[in-house]
Amino acid sequence: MDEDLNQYWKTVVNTIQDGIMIVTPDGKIVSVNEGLVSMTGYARDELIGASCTILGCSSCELARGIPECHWCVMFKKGELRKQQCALMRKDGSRVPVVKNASVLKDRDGEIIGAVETMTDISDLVDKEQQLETFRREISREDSFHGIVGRAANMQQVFDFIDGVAQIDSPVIIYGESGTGKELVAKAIHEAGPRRDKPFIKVNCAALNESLLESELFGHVKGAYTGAHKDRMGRFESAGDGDIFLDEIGDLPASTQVKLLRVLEEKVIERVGDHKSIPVQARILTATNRDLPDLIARNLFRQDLYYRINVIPIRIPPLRERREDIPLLASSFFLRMQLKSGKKVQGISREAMDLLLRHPWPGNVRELRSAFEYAFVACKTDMIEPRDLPTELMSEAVVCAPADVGARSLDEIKRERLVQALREANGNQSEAARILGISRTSVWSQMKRYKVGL
Ligand SMILES: Nc1ncnc2c1ncn2[C@@H]1O[C@H](COP(=O)(O)OP(=O)(O)OP(=O)(O)O)[C@@H](O)[C@H]1O
Repeated sequence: MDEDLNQYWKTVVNTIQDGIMIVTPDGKIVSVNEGLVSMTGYARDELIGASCTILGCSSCELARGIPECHWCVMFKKGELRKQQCALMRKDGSRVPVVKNASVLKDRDGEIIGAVETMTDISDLVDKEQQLETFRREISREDSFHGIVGRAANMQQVFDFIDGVAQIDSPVIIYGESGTGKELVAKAIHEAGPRRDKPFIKVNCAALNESLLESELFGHVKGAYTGAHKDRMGRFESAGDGDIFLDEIGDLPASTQVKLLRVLEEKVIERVGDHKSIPVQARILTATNRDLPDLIARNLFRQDLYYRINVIPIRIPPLRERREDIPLLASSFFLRMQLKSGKKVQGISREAMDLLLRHPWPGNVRELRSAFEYAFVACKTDMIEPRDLPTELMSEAVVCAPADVGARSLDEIKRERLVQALREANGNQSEAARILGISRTSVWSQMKRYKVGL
């Protein structure tokens, strides 16, 4: 029976993936399991009889470097718990491990050796390194008042902001939706002498004409039905700070006239009142519309255009600064990791490839949303292509550079399909839901990729 048990234990010890070894009190290896052999690349015979220093353990070497230290900390203390260190493989490469060890004593309490276990933590370290890289990337000088960007055309925007922040002239920020116009407006405020004064934002597209006027200029009691008391407008609230008029291209015609007067005379009147109130705020505006085109179509006043278009800043769309995609991705990844509390550790290479290929019509906002989506969809510890919004997958084919063959994309799509079907236990409607496509598309993809048919 004892012999049987002994045999079972051998099997158990050799089945365990961790490395296990037994050493004598002077550090000679007397027994090792299969796990240690495959972890270190040494043959069993090379290890048995050798000194444990053959494993080149980083923490042991460190301890031995201290003059009055015992040759082995573990033998001195009697045990070792969760010691993180690196072993040297036979081929000279390093493998990060967590070590645990205990001395073995005979019946008389005499130390006769020690048993040591080593868990390979390479995967964990790889992921931690990716996170660390993300952190380092973001903390570098690649962000300006929260605007992430390393591309030359963004660095020019940052330089320009620094300059215009110091002067009082009206600034207009042009850029497609989601390029960060509001962030730029805030940066202008924060980089200039008005930083401790108010920053007031008004979205000119969000309100109808009369509400907008009352919002901008305020009103007096009884100015219109529902005006129960005097109300200060946003120009007054901005005081000597900055007022940011977003979507200025959508300003209704009558409000355009009133705003023009404010800019010319530097005074406002509350709705229903004739008292002039001086305006001290600097005016920042932004639009994603083509103002000259609106002027040509009589939808925007040319005189107002000249007043607000004093210092124009153009923010490039994301497709014109593709080199910033990894940086922005890292930034949103870290933000989402913090916000969601999920233990997602990184972005797979395939997922990053898709991010790099997508044309991003919704610009940085779309990229941010892609990460919000991915953190909900991700069920493992890495963001994979299947976790990204479906548009990234479909447009990837259209935007794939010539040197990226359709095959690799097909492979990714196939993998995504298989994964979704697996998660859905083969249910095609559920797989369609996971992928965000129709059930017929799932069926035709199954046919195309010869999956489960
Ligand atoms: N360069 C950037 N770095 C970090 N975050 C950014 C950057 N650009 C945009 N964002 C983020 O993307 C989102 C959209 O940005 P923002 O609202 O400033 O865009 P916008 O150009 O004003 O859009 P819209 O024209 O639709 O109002 C915000 O969450 C913003 O924080």
